[in-house]
Amino acid sequence: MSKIEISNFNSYYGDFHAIKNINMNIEEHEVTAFIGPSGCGKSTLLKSLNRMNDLVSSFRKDGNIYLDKKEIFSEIDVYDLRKRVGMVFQKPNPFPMSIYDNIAYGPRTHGIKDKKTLDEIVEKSLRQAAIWNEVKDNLKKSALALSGGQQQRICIARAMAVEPEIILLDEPTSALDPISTAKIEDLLEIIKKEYTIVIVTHNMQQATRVSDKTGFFLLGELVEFDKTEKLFSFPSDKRTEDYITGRFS
Ligand SMILES: Nc1ncnc2c1ncn2[C@@H]1O[C@H](COP(=O)(O)OP(=O)(O)OP(=O)(O)O)[C@@H](O)[C@H]1O
Repeated sequence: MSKIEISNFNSYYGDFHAIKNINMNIEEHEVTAFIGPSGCGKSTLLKSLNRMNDLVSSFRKDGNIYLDKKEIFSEIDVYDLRKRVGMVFQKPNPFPMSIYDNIAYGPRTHGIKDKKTLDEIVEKSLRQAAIWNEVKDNLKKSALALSGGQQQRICIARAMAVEPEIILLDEPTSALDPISTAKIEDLLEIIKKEYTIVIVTHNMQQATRVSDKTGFFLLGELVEFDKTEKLFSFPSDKRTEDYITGRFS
């Protein structure tokens, strides 16, 4: 079953038509990658999935996005939507507080106060994000004192702590070294069993390594969307072929 259905979706910043008539289904427990040159609208579409663009005053949209068949702009409360659809950004952005408090922040906001329950959530989330062993003896330490790669896994743990159904990742490894990148890529493979993941990446090798399906975007249009293996081995569209072979100008 498709977890998300994007239907005739357009978006605009003022007069600028950033996303053009996108139709796309995102399947549950899969990793879907968005690739394409800078400015082609990948992040705009990603952020539309949890309505982060609502915060931009010039943003407008038409068309629909459905989550489990419910329309996200008209049938789901935005607060509930953001609880169900978590997001991790390009630059690790832990809050200036302890590792523990970073992870407990979301659950506390949702009313969980019991220390034992919070302890369990913190441990489970840090384990899922494959960083528990590195931080378990220092949970009171500031998250800002960790390395970039560790901070990004803290941000992934923080997103998972409120048990979302979908995790959106906007170029999550572009600021990280190869070892941290590999850790996050391994992590995606494990967590997709429980979550549905959408990732924007500039790194085509990364898309081939982590994703089940890939969408190639150009100038706001979805040029091609297919199984990752197929899209990278036998692209149907000449523009996709030019892009993935580096002949794009
Ligand atoms: N808040 C905004 N206000 C006005 N224009 C915007 C805004 N955000 C994005 N845009 C424009 O919309 C277009 C798509 O931007 P978007 O960030 O979605 O592209 P992208 O494919 O994710 O690019 P990149 O790979 O560089 O992150 C760009 O032309 C960009 O300048």
